[in-house]
Amino acid sequence: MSLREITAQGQPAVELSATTGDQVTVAVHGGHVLSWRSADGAERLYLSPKAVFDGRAAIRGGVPVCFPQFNQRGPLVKHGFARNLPWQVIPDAAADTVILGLTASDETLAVWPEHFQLRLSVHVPEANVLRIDLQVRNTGTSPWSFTAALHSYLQVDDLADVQLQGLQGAARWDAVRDERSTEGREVLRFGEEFDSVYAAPAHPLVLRAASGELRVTASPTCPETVVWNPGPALCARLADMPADGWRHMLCVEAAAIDTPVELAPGSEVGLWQQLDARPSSFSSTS
Ligand SMILES: O=P(O)(O)OC[C@H]1O[C@H](O)[C@H](O)[C@@H](O)[C@@H]1O
Repeated sequence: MSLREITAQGQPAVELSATTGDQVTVAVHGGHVLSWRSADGAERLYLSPKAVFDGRAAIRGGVPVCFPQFNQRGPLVKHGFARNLPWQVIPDAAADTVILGLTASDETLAVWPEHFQLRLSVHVPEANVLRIDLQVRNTGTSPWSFTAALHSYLQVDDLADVQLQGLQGAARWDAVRDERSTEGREVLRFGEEFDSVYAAPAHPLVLRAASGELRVTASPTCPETVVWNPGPALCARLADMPADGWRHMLCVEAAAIDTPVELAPGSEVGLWQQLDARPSSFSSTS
């Protein structure tokens, strides 16, 4: 494998060329995975061509790390500050892995008075598989709690051809309509604004498209799955998305939202999401 410090859109980033043939780019800003080109040559993550790379704004696309607050469910900036700050590349990563870290600073303590350490490990365990692990540690002397998400923007050729399978029977909060229900559909299709928080099922979700399938798995420490697509109307209002950007992405997010995660001093918890793009290994019954 090789790890190279590069400049991506004028900002510092690290590029991992894994022994598997997969290539991953992670921006230092936000500890933000920008690209995963799987060994089979396909780009698996959507990055908006209008994303802002100014070292301050959250980057539109890739895998934003939302911490210590999801969305606007608290007093902090939307989705927390972690995606708006420079992280540090941590050397001596294991094989086929990039690790970045973020710790409390005067800037974070000014808005959130807790001492924390984040370690984001981006790992290619085998060809066409990406695993993103966020370790959260309480380095302070009193307990605190947080909410978080790995807000992955999955790249799709055409959203009209995409189905998401695996949420049937899951409790759903539809954030667009503010309605609670149980998901009745075996497969979800998209086209209008879609923003829902689901109770995460114990099995993987499968994103099916004409070009192949992507299996999405999350840690049990992520009890919610958020599915988001802005649809055409909201997309038109997002300055950092092209008008047709919504057609080329679907966010499937591993999240801990409804019950904030409590961390005692000195303790830590890991949240992960794994993306598995091995279409040949899937069978219709799996
Ligand atoms: O525009 P952002 O701040 O990146 O948020 C993008 C989206 O993130 C999540 O998916 C939320 O469920 C949505 O409500 C939100 O619109």
